Amino acid sequence: MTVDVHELQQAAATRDAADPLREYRSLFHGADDPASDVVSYLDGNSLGRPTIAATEAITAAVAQWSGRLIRGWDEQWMELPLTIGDRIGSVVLGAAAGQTTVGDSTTVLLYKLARGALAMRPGRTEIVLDTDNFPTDRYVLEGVANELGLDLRWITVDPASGVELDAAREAITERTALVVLSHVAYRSGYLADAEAITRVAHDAGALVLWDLCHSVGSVPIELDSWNVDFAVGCTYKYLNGGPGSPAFAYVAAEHLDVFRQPIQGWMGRRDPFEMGPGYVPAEGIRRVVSGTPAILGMVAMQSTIDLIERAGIGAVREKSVLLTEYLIDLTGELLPGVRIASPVGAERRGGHITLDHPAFRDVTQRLWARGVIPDFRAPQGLRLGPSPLSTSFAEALVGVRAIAEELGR
Ligand SMILES: Cc1ncc(COP(=O)(O)O)c(C=O)c1O
Ligand SMILES: Nc1c(O)cccc1C(=O)C[C@H](N)C(=O)O
Repeated sequence: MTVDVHELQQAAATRDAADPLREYRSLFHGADDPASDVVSYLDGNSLGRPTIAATEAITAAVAQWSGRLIRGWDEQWMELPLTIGDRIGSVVLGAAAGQTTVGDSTTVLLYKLARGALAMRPGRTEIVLDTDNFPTDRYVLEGVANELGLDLRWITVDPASGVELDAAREAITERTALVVLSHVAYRSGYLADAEAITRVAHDAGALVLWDLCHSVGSVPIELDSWNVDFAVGCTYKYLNGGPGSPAFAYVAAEHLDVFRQPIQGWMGRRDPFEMGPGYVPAEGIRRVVSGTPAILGMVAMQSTIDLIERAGIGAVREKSVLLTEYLIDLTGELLPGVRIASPVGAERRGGHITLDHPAFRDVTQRLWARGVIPDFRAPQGLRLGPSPLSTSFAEALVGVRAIAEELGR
């Protein structure tokens, strides 16, 4: 196949020049760094790049630790999970203050919120989830169902698609206690209609718990106006919190009085430093906390939250759509024989796409060796997750051209 490489590069440069967010790229470590061995990073939905401001923030946090020592807890750290939670809530979740906290991993928060939610629907016997939800969601819910003697009602989905409204409507009944789904599917990138599915669940008297790992910081979210009950999500993807940075949990204000989570640690108790007898949950969202929160892990994400606030999540989503559309177009042009295993229409497409080809397991290894970093997802998916604030169109082109070369196209 003859492709005019120069023309492709010119077209990518034109896109970059027209990108209203182009200046954000220079705020990240590694992007356009000649010393970096990475020439195309397309895995922002597994682990975002660090911001340059994160280095300063981490250094400042260590200085605070060193200077303030144990006094840091009274002065700032006790409140930090809630203050950062409120920032995440207002900038990227559409959540009013007092409903979001940061701490634990997504996996642990899924457990805590699912158990708390299920206790609010006694007598109901089913949890609704889907067959292609992220493994941790499936495993946690399998464990919870075992513990409580509940049934799992699986929505079977095509891995190239996701949970459609009609399928949700069919699965959710008067037996459903809780619906646990991903807003953006980790494999296909399918963007679920969270608002409509939440409405269907509520009409049946059920509660919803949304996993926002692949949508937060990439797709606009309006938890309060969608009437979502519970949500969790990662902060190390599009919020650039760093490897293992703590997750967030959202509990709608209307549930906070009755919500009780199962890991009754001292940090979520009313007046923890009284160290009194018996567990009494703290007021408000603090009751989601269990043990001492990972303060240093919360530091880096704050600069990205600031950047998203400055850029506007609407502009972030616009660029994200253009990037995935560009990747889809390049696939058609440069990768004949490769199937797009993701929604092609922007309306149901989140921030990443998956390509499907039997050679991709080996191809991914060769790509990583040459500094082109997508993700491989079994059995034969190559996942491309550009980060709107740090990925350029030129970088995306370098990645797809390398895939073409490794496939011998
Ligand atoms: C949709 C989804 N849910 C949950 C997780 C798991 O989160 P963690 O390993 O941080 O608990 C991930 C990513 O790892 C994910 O993509
Ligand atoms: N959390 C991860 C990790 O600790 C190691 C490697 C990858 C990850 C991921 O985030 C995987 C990602 N959630 C996925 O959708 O596949």
